[in-house]
Amino acid sequence: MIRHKKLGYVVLNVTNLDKSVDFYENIVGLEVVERKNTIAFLRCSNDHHNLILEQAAEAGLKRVAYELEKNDQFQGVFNYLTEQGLNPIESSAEETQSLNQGRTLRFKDPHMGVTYEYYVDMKQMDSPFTPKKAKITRFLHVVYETNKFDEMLDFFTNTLNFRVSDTSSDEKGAWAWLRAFPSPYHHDMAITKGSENKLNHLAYQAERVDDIGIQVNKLKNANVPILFGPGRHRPSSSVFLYFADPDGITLEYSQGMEEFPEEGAREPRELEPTPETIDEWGGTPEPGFGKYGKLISED
Ligand SMILES: CC(C)c1ccc(C(=O)O)c(O)c1O
Ligand SMILES: [Fe+2]
Repeated sequence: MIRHKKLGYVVLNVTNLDKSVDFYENIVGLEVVERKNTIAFLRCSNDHHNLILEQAAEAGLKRVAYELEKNDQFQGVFNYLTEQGLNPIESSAEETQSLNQGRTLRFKDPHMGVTYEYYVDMKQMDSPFTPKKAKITRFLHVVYETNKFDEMLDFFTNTLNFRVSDTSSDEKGAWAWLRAFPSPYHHDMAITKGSENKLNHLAYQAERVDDIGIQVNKLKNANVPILFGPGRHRPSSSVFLYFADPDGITLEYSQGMEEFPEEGAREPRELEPTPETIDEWGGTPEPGFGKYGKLISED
C-alpha cells in the first residue's frame, strides 16, 4: 500500500524563465532557492523545492511529484508499481543529486500520460520558509481536466491508494476530489470531466482569508488576470481565488480546506452538481479559467 507524505512539487515548462521566476517569486509568493541558465527551483516550505520552472518552447505541466512517507518504503513501492505494469524508472544518482533529493522513481499514468514521481529524503533548507511577497503556506493541489474520468478515478484510488473525499456529477459534467492517503487535506488532486486531457490548475494555501483579499488587490495592481473568485468552494469549504500565470496557466489561492483523520474519516459525499457547489458566493469562471495546461510528455 503506497503511503504518501505529501504532494511535493511540480515541474512546469515556461516560455520565458525570467518572467516566470519573477512572477512566482514576487506575485505568487514562493522563494527562489536556485537559479541556473534554463531551470529554477522555488520553495514554499522547508523543502529544497516545491516548484521547478524549466525554459522551453512550449508551456505546460511536465511532472507531478509526491513524497513517500518513509524512506524504507521506496523499494516496495518500486516493486509494486512494476507488478502493476507501470514500468517505473529509477532516476540516476547524478539526477537525484542535482535535484537535492534521495531515491526517486518515475512512471506515467496509462490514461492521460502524465509523468508522476515518488521520491524520498528531499534536502531540508537551513532557514525556514518565511512567506514574504504573499502569505502562502504550502503547495496544496493539482487539478486535471480529463476525457478519461472514470479510468483516472479508478487508477488513483485502486492503484495509487488515493482516497475520494467528494464527487459531483450529472449528464453535463463530473468532478472528483481525492487525497493522497494518508495526507489529511481534502484534496491533493482533483479531476474534472472534459473534452481534453490537460492541467486545469495548481493551488497554493493562503495563510488567512485576509491574505486572499490582499492578493485580489495586488493582482489587480499588477494587471494579472483574475479568472474566478474570490468565492467559497462547497466541497473543501475553502475560500478561493484563481488567476493566470505568465503562460496563462491557472493558479489558485485556497484557504480553510477541510482536513481528514487517517482513521475514522467521514465517507465521501456525492454533492449536488449545482453552480453553488463550485461557488457558494455565486461567481462564475472567466473563459481563461483552466484553459492553458498542456501535458508535456517526458521521454
Ligand atoms: C472548480 C474546481 C474544480 C474546484 C472545485 C472545488 C474545490 C474545493 O473544494 O477546494 C477546488 O479546489 C477546485 O479547484
Ligand atoms: Fe482547486
